[in-house]
Formats: sequence, structure tokens, C-alpha cells
Amino acid sequence: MSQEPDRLFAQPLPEVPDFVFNEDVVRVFPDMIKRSVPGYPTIVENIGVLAGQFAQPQTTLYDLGASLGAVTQALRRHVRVDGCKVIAVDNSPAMVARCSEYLHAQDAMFQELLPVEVIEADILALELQPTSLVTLNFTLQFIPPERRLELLTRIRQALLPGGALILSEKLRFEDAAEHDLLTELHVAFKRANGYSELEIAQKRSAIEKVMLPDSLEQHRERLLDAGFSKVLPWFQCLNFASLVALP
Ligand SMILES: Nc1ncnc2c1ncn2[C@@H]1O[C@H](C[S@+](CC[C@H]([NH3+])C(=O)[O-])CC(=O)[O-])[C@@H](O)[C@H]1O
Ligand SMILES: O=C(O)C(=O)Cc1ccccc1
Repeated sequence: MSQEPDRLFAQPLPEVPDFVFNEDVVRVFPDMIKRSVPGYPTIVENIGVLAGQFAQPQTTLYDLGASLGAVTQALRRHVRVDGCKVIAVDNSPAMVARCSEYLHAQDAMFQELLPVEVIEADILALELQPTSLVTLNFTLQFIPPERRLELLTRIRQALLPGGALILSEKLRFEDAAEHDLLTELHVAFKRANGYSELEIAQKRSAIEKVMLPDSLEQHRERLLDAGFSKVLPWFQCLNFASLVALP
């Protein structure tokens, strides 16, 4: 994996453009996400472990908004049932190109890995095959809010009995004081990971129109509206959480 450090927002920009998943982001992405999302390595590894409990033989597993395929790689490390395949989907051409490179290099090095297909597509337009496991690891927050219910409903309809959706997101908090405190604690996390005040401020303005977090209560209600029967938060670190939703 590319080890380039994230300095994308280190110099003052006359105007901060909206954040896009382009070639510049791809080059620094593993460093950026690890230094920006508290608990990210734990979440990714444990999605593999959880998936091992839900994946069923001869079914498709989906990694939606796969970026460089970190979750797909965790699925490959942990899922041991027969006949599964992983479909990793992203709509960023730069992400998809690099993700295919990584995953196909693994194919060549190790035998008996789950087969993987990497697809460049908008997950809002993707037809889902029957599936035992779907992951949205920090992807839903980039989907226009008015289309989130429709996406979750389609995922729910594609899920087989006994399957699961794993949904990880940055959280907003309905109580303003709680929101401000957790935001400040997240800033402290970024500072502790070597980001300057300028980097933190410019990144905040780059993502403020393109990444729109919901509250845990909104997630729970919307998942139930989409037809899920149970919503189980299994991880939270500061304002980042991951949920298991059961059909
Ligand atoms: N409509 C869409 N269709 C397909 N992909 C999309 C769409 N919108 C955004 N994306 C893709 O969703 C990904 C979100 S990053 C996921 C991290 C990964 N899951 C990880 O576990 O490392 C999260 C982050 O950077 O905070 C990007 O690669 C987008 O191109
Ligand atoms: O950087 C942040 O403040 C975030 O909330 C997370 C993030 C991580 C990677 C890309 C976009 C947003």
C-alpha cells in the first residue's frame, strides 16, 4: 500500500474546493483515513470478524464505497465459508483503479482467497444480487440525504435471511453541547495525529458540503423504516460509530 503522508491541506489555499475522491486523495488515502477516523483499523478488522458470522455459503458479499478495498481485504482474511465472492464498488475512477491493482496483486500472491470483483459504479444505480453481507463503511454520509432511505431499502430487500448490513458513519449529535464536545475531542484526535490547525480547518471546509453526518437516532429510525428489524451499535469511538442492522 502507498505510504505517502497526507499533506493535502497543509498549505493555505486561497479558496478550499469541495472534497473529491481524486488521484491526489487516492495517493494519501490510507494515511488520511487512519489519522482522521478514530478506531478505523479496529472497525475494519472487526468487520471481517463480524462478516465471518453472517456470510453464508455460495453468496455474494458487497463492499459499497470500497475506496482502496480495506474492508474487502478484511473479508478475505476472515470469511471462511465456501463459494462466497466479494463485489467491491466505488464511483471514483481513481479509487477503483488503485483498488483493483491491490486486490489483483493479492490474487496473484495467495491461493484460496475469496474471489473479488471491483466495479466502478454509483451504488444508487447498482442492481444488487441476493446477498448475505453488505458493508457501508463510511460511505452513506457521502450519499445525498434524500436518497439514503431508498438505498437502505434496496439493500434490505437484497439481504438473505440471516444476513446483515454493517454501517459505519461519522455521527452528528442532536444535543448541541454534546455535538460541540465530541467535535472538539475529534479535533484533539487529529492534532494528536500530527495535523495542524490549518489542515484541520481547511479539511473541515472541504467536506462540509459533501459529507453530511446523521445522528444515531436518525440512523436507527431510517434503518427500521427501510425494513430492518434490529439495529445493534457494536462500536463507537468519539463521533464515529458502526452498527449492525439485521433484516
Ligand atoms: N454514490 C456512490 N457510489 C459509489 N461509491 C461512492 C458513492 N459516493 C461516495 N462513494 C465512495 O465512498 C467512499 C467513501 S470513503 C470509504 C472508506 C472505505 N469503505 C474503507 O473502509 O476504507 C470514506 C471516507 O473517505 O471518509 C469513497 O471512495 C467514495 O468514492
Ligand atoms: O477528516 C475528517 O474530519 C473526517 O470526518 C473523516 C474523513 C476521512 C477521510 C475523508 C473524508 C472525511
